[in-house]
Formats: sequence, C-alpha cells, structure tokens
Amino acid sequence: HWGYGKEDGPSSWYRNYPVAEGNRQSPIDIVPNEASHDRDLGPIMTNYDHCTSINISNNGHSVVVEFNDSDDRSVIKGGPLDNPYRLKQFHFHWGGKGHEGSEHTVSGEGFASELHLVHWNAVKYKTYGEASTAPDGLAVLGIFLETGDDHRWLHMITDVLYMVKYKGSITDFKGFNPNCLLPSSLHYWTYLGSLTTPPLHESVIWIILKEPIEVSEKQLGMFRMLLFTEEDDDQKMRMENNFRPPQPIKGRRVRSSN
Ligand SMILES: Nc1nnc(SCC(=O)Nc2ccc(S(N)(=O)=O)cc2)s1
Ligand SMILES: [Zn+2]
Repeated sequence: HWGYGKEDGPSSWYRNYPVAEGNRQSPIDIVPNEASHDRDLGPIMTNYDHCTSINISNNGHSVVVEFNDSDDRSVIKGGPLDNPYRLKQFHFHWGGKGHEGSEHTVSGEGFASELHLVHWNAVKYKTYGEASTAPDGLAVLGIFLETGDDHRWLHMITDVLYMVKYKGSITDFKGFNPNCLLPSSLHYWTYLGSLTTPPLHESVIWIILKEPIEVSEKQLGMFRMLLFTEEDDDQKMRMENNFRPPQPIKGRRVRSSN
C-alpha cells in the first residue's frame, strides 16, 4: 500500500499509479507574478452555514472530517466553477517539528500545513466516486496554515484528535461549520490539477487562497500525535510529513482572482 515513507512514499507512487507522471498533477509551486490575472474570474462563494459535519476519522494518511453531501446545503460556487460543488470532506497535510508541511508552495516557499476542503460536482455526476475520475468532477479549496497565534476555532478539532489517534479510528463530529477556518480574504489562485494522493485522479479544479490562517505551534503539535499505524500495530509511526512535493507544471496556466 502507499504512504509517505522512504519505500512507499511519493517517489514510488508511479509504480501502482502511473498517472503520477501525468500532465495535470498536484500540488505545484505557484509563482504569483507568472499567474495571469483574469478580470472575468469572479469571486468564489462558500455557503457552509447549514452544512452538516458527521464524523472525524484517521484514515492512515490524514485526519478527515466528513459531511453529509446528500443535498446542496453546503457548497462552493463562483470563480472558475460553472456550477455549485458540494462539500464532501476536509483534511490536512502537515510537516514535522519546525519543518514545512504544505503541499502547494508559493515562489518555492512552503507553509507549516495545508487544509483541503474537497467538493464534488453533483450537478453533472451522480456520485462522488464518478465525479472523482472526471476532469471537472472535483473542486478543492486549499488554505495555508502558518504558525503564529492560537487559532480560536481549530481547538474544536485538536481537542478531539486523541479520539482518532490510530489508523481506522472514527468518532462523531457534528455541528462543525468550516466557515470558521476561512481567512478574511477569499482572493485565490486557480489551476487544473489532481488528487495529491493515490489514486491521483486528474479531476480537480484547485482554488488556493492567498491569505493563510494562523495556528499555534502547540495546535500543530497536536496533529503530530496522530499515528499512521493501527492500534494493534506494535510499530507506532507518528503521523507527520504527510505531504506530496510540488509536481511539474507541464505548461499549465495558473490564474489569479485579483
Ligand atoms: N469511489 C471513490 N471514493 N473515493 C475515491 S477517491 C478518494 C478520495 O477522494 N481521495 C482524495 C485524495 C486526495 C485528495 S486531496 N489531498 O485533497 O487532493 C482528496 C481526496 S473513488
Ligand atoms: Zn489533501
């Protein structure tokens, strides 16, 4: 199976997932002054107000909060999107102590962590699975996390991480509104890419917010107490550095909102 270690990490994924060497792989390094500024790129709109978080789990790669996506209650729309995309889950990628951990970089600079809010095109596709393999099937909103002050709402997540310490653990997590994790500005870069973990489907319209949110080193440290391994596994592997490095841009254009 795939992971982030020396033997099963990003440089070996192409063996089981040849699309790893495809033409629209993610993440990428974003170079702001090479991004084209499109006037017809409108603002993105998120409405997560009546969203319904269901649970939080450790899937052995990250910590994931799942949402009820049976209707259009919580969607992202506007910007590069032709119709609303339904929120399915969000999860994080992070580094080791004092090291970078984001997936996308900006002018070669990484951030401490990156939050991904995963949405799917329920107008054109019947299921998430179907959308996850279509070129316009998914929209992932990426938010950089940098270390600084405590994030006043991230506590709601870090306070329950002890309940999902081991791979395969899951617990109820209702009533969490991800609006509280958004920065004040929704200015963004957007480009066509892929899932950043296997199966690496080239099905993602990426929307990366320019403004990072601030979290404390202490809060980030809570993520690093999670384990890649199961409870009955005698090898306790700390969950950290679960990020794929930037991939070749292969001629793609990155557009900027403004
Ligand atoms: N029937 C199916 N269910 N799920 C799949 S693919 C699973 C999936 O959504 N994986 C996934 C991998 C990476 C990302 S990410 N890091 O946001 O690019 C988001 C999501 S196919
Ligand atoms: Zn991700």
